[in-house]
Amino acid sequence: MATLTASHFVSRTSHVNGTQGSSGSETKSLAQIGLRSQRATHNGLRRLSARTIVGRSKGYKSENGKGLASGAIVCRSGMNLVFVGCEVGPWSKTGGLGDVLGGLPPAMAARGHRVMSVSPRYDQYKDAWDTCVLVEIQVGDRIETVRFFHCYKRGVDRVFVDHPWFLEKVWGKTGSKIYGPRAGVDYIDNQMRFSLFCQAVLEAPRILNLNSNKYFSGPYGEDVVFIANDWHTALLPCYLKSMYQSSGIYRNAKVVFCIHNIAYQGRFAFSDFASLNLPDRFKGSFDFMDGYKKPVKGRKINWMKAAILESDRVVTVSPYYAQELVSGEAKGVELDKTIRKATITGIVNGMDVQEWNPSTDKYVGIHYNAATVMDAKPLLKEALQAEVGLPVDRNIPLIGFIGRLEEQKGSDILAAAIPKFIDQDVQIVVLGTGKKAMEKQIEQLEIKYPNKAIGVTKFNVPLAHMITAGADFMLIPSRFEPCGLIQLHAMRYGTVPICAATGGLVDTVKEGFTGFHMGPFNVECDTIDPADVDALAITVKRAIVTYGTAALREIIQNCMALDLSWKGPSRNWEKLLLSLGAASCEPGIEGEEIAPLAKENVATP
Ligand SMILES: Nc1ncnc2c1ncn2[C@@H]1O[C@H](COP(=O)(O)OP(=O)(O)O[C@H]2O[C@H](CO)[C@@H](O)[C@H](O)[C@H]2O)[C@@H](O)[C@H]1O
Ligand SMILES: OC[C@H]1O[C@H](O[C@H]2[C@H](O)[C@@H](O)[C@@H](O[C@H]3[C@H](O)[C@@H](O)[C@@H](O)O[C@@H]3CO)O[C@@H]2CO)[C@H](O)[C@@H](O)[C@@H]1O
Repeated sequence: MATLTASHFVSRTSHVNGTQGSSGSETKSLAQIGLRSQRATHNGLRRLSARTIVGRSKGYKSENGKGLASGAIVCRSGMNLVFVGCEVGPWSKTGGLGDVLGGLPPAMAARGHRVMSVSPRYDQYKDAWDTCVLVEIQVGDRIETVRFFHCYKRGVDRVFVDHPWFLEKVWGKTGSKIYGPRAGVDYIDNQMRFSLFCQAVLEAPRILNLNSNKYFSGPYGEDVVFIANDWHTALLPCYLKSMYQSSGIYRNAKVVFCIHNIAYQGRFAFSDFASLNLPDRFKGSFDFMDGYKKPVKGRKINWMKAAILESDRVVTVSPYYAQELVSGEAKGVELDKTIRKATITGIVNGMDVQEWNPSTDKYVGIHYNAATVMDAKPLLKEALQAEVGLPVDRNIPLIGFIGRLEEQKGSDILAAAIPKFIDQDVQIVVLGTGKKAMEKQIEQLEIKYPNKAIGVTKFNVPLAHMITAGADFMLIPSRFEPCGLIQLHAMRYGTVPICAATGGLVDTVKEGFTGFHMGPFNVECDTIDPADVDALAITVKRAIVTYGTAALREIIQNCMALDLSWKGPSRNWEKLLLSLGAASCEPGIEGEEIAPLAKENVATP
């Protein structure tokens, strides 16, 4: 039987200007990097708007006590990687972005690279300590001071940018308030928040003297590759050029911009460009015209457009989504032409196989593997039914849905399709949070279809695990899905995906082999296409018919045999990063997904 591994899911979509150079860079020791960086930092300060005002010159020692004495620099091959994102699981997460920032960096560290992630500090994380390094940053016409917190987990320096614009807004609850007070509503100062964040990130590798393990010490220096994720980090390549490289700092640094969701681009009034403190020469990269009235009519700035044009490389989270993005206006959400000017590579995501492991899962009562799945599932299903209040019946096929309640995920299509198949012997559990109207629709399910369907509108990680383990099928009726993690989690638990044929769902789920496909859906978000409703109902019926058959048992085995870990994707990421030709870049090592070094400290915030 052919076994797919996550590493198979990579392809490169090349367009104008696309190059695939090899590294060809000379090997430099960390000592060289460290010395050069300190000199550059010193020279650069006067010219920069960001200014270190307090720092520990002797070297900040991480809380695990394993830091080296200041000055000791141990060389190890590999790259200096800085992952940048507004969510980083498990510290902060509203969805898949947090999962990726949580899982990919440790996998790159396991390959021997020196890896940092930088994200905002939304809460008093009990495991992250104050480095006592402060930096002044100009945002608009204000000077703001940020502070860096740090911890070292699974081989990764986790850096958190501390400022009231993050901590005060999201205080005590990271779940849904990262971007706005509620789903669908943004904080009005988001541009200032993310401008501050991007500038702070650019300081971190130069000024934080991190001594987290015996392999690396001192600041990361300037020969780094930044991996910026989604529109919130779009200013990073711009500030890198305007504030640093123009002064000879970070001359060899590169930026990869990763698109997790083209639907969120950061479109704002054109006049806001002035508050970003960027030279006029960047205006063209931001300039954007659309037919929408929000947030203002007509000409706008588009943060994601600028990131695509100003970064060294653009990546997205699956090969098929990369193709969709350049296929036209509808799927490229009006950035298709811009992306065609760059080179975009699709690398499918991996999943956290430690958190999502049916043989150790702390949220489910019975542990199982491929050999015992058929015995465990009925019992886990009963536990799930009892938990959500459905009739307990181990013999009825049960379908799960987990996701943000936005048009993307198609929960509205599901709601419209339920009457077309609910007469079958089937139960449905829906878990999600998001737009109020969609939450209401989901809350109505148990009233409309008593004893058959139930909706839980909470962000509930234990229940997500219980559904993934206890359901027979996982429904993913997405209008578009850049990669999708739900189907990966499901397959690892022997829960068979029933999914729309879009994005990463095409790359990761094979019809009749590891799941059921409903075909592509209409990407128009303000309509429910009756053809999609029918396709959903028909495919659900087709899947239910296989329940209890040898055919389904084989599909379950196929799913559970897949290697969906970050191991394959991290190899693909490494190849891509090396091809940028950044200085001091060397291949990593083939090892376990989480190397022994990385295992020594696992996050439990
Ligand atoms: N109510 C709830 N309770 C508990 N857990 C919940 C939950 N709702 C969602 N989750 C969790 O959030 C994650 C969502 O993963 P998705 O792949 O659906 O990501 P999302 O669409 O947010 O992210 C975007 O980025 C990711 C990463 O690149 C892409 O996979 C994806 O296609 C793209 O849209 C899963 O871990 C899921 O269990
Ligand atoms: O991990 C989950 C997703 O998190 C990010 O998406 C957020 C997005 O970047 C934010 O801008 C905001 O989106 C709102 C949008 O700005 C607003 O105009 C309106 O359309 O409502 C949107 C939803 O509230 O919140 C998003 C999270 O809900 C990340 O960019 C995505 O890739 C992740 O899928």
